[in-house]
Amino acid sequence: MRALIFVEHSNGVVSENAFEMLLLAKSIGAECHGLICTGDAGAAQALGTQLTGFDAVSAVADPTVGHYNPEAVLIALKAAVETQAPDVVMTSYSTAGVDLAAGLAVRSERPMLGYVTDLELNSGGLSATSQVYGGKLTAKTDLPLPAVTTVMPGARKAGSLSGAAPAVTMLKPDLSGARTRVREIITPDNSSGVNLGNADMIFCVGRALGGTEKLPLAEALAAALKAELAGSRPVIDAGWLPKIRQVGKSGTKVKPKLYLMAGVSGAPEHLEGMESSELIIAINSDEQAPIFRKAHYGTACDMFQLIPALTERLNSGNS
Ligand SMILES: Cc1cc2nc3c(=O)[nH]c(=O)nc-3n(C[C@H](O)[C@H](O)[C@H](O)COP(=O)(O)OP(=O)(O)OC[C@H]3O[C@@H](n4cnc5c(N)ncnc54)[C@H](O)[C@@H]3O)c2cc1C
Repeated sequence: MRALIFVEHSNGVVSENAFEMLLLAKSIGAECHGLICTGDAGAAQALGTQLTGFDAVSAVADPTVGHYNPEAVLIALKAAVETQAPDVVMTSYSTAGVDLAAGLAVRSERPMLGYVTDLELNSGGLSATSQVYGGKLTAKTDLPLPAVTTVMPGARKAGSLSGAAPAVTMLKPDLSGARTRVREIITPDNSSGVNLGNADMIFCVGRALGGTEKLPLAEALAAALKAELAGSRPVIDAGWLPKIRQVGKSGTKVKPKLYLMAGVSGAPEHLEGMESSELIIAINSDEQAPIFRKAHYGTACDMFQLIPALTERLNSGNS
């Protein structure tokens, strides 16, 4: 059994998801190959040294894939699949991973399964556990090999693996077929000084906030806690809070000591941004809400009753 893991990275650091997928692949006894796509050979070597625990690592180092370019990276991934013939290709359930897995599945005529949280060997190939309906249901699927999977962040806790990282083998696929080029990366304006990524305490509100009329309640609790105020995507899409305050897959990934959340259901795309928080406390009126499976503590109650009461208690100094 051989697994090819697409290794995502940012600012020179390999994403934790790569190691989570590694542990998942190792749990089915797979020989694990990693693929890095980056702009130059030096960056590829530096990333390769972080891949402790992988059995082999290859890299495509070319300016065309220096910034994530789905068309070009898909060509690179397909080339790696053709050379290495993995039984299972694993990408993270991330913006890039979903793009690539779907494209690869079509081009290589392999079945693809998304939202995977666990894999086991069975007689015909793999038995995969995956999330359905935003995590409300779980499915078991027989997955014939060879196959492509996208793996949920957090499917395995990324532990430290011992041993030396393998040497990086350079691949040189013909990327000239990629028609698109990344011309410029535009980073969001952060003149407000908000930095959720570094915050120790975050109070996050979800769609249940209902509008800006109730925002002062949330701001008062955030101030009383000395926490940064954040929102789930619907809160940002509705314009109740600025984009810089969005947590999740398409927002900021955070790791505070305390992540207090109110009126957030716990969709996978939100969890992806906050599940590494040290302490997660959820307020949600629906006791079946998926967030209660992830939160360390939770209360099933109306946030509009609890938020003012908590603020008052904190401000009274009797917290
Ligand atoms: C490609 C992609 C990227 C995405 N990126 C992100 C992302 O970065 N961040 C993100 O958050 N989402 C993201 N999403 C959206 C995500 O799938 C969910 O739709 C979103 O997280 C839901 O937000 P929510 O939990 O605030 O709203 P809902 O799912 O509508 O949940 C509202 C919750 O509030 C509870 N509630 C209602 N009234 C009360 C009350 N009075 N008191 C307490 N609780 C109450 C309800 O029980 C419910 O659980 C993305 C989706 C896609 C497809």
